[in-house]
Amino acid sequence: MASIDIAEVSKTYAGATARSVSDINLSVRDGEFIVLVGPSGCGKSTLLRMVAGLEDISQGTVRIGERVVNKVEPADRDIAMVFQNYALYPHMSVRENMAYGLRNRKTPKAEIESRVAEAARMLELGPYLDRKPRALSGGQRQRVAMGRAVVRQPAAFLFDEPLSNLDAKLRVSMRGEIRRLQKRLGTTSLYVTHDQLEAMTLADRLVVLNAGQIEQVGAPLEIYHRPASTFVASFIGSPAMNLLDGEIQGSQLQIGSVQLELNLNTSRNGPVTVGVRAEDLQPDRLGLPFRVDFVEELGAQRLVHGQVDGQQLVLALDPRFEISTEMRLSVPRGQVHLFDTATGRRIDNEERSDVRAAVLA
Ligand SMILES: Nc1ncnc2c1ncn2[C@@H]1O[C@H](COP(=O)(O)OP(=O)(O)OP(=O)(O)O)[C@@H](O)[C@H]1O
Repeated sequence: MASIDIAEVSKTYAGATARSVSDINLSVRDGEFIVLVGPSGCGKSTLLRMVAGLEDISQGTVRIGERVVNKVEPADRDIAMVFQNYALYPHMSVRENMAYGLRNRKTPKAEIESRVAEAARMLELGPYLDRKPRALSGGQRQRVAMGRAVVRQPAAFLFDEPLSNLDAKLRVSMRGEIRRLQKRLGTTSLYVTHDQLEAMTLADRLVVLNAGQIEQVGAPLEIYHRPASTFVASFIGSPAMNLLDGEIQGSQLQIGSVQLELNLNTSRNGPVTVGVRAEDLQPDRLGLPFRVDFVEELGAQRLVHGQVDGQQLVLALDPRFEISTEMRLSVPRGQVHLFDTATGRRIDNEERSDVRAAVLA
């Protein structure tokens, strides 16, 4: 096992004018599970591939353990990669696929056999060891790809969207298997996905990337509860955080024609972006007037779409709750997020004492 240290790392592809990844600093602790998450094109695969040695590092340093690996061949980095397309050899059996990397490294035969048997047991692949990959389901193939990484006993696992070819149900169960396996083995892991739910459920810490740069690093719930920017607020959490245009005037917050007393304790005046999670809003007869447009029934939850003074808002309610076309909503203490409208950055709400909304006018 080992830590991974990424210092001041940037990537400019040959012929490109802009950087795909810019000044990344990230330390993955020994045994930690880090998930890189962000929209398509934000640079997550590029960063992972630089750690793996599949892309040159344009600037900066990558260390695996104590060793700088910038110039070290992928095969000599003591890492194992799991890809979305499994990358299995079609003409080899499951057993041979799993043993291949060890055989190449001249590992003694008895050692190979015991490691393959152990991985097959952990991943419940015992009955399939003599089959070819084409005779396996997608989920089984992905487990073989995992098994191949596990038998190597590497310093770190690198995962590049390993579950994106699987159907939704299988993704959920494989996600659990990956987490269980990683906990059991304690192997340092760097995992790339664009799926925020997968990221939330797998990560010890999440790294949210946007346009080649880190927007925020933190434990999933830390990021959920205190998003550092409107970008993070709208990317992490389902449904995405409601973002409304507002204006601070003294201790009050104006949203359209609605004025709220928030006991704001800030010297800031002027436009702000107001963030509220759908699940934090509560019906309250003294709250914001809310006009319902339509309702989505999700079984465990009911998503109510509507408008507050012409601005769209989603409310998540218990399905037993009665809905009328005109409602009023409030937000409990501490759950109004404020962001700078120009930069999208969070305005620290430590400075506010009480945020229970009450409509004044
Ligand atoms: N070989 C390449 N040559 C030039 N530009 C590239 C190359 N590979 C990726 N890029 C560019 O670098 C940026 C980051 O790409 P990258 O594949 O790392 O993003 P990503 O976040 O993994 O996206 P996705 O989820 O779609 O795979 C993109 O703008 C992409 O077009």
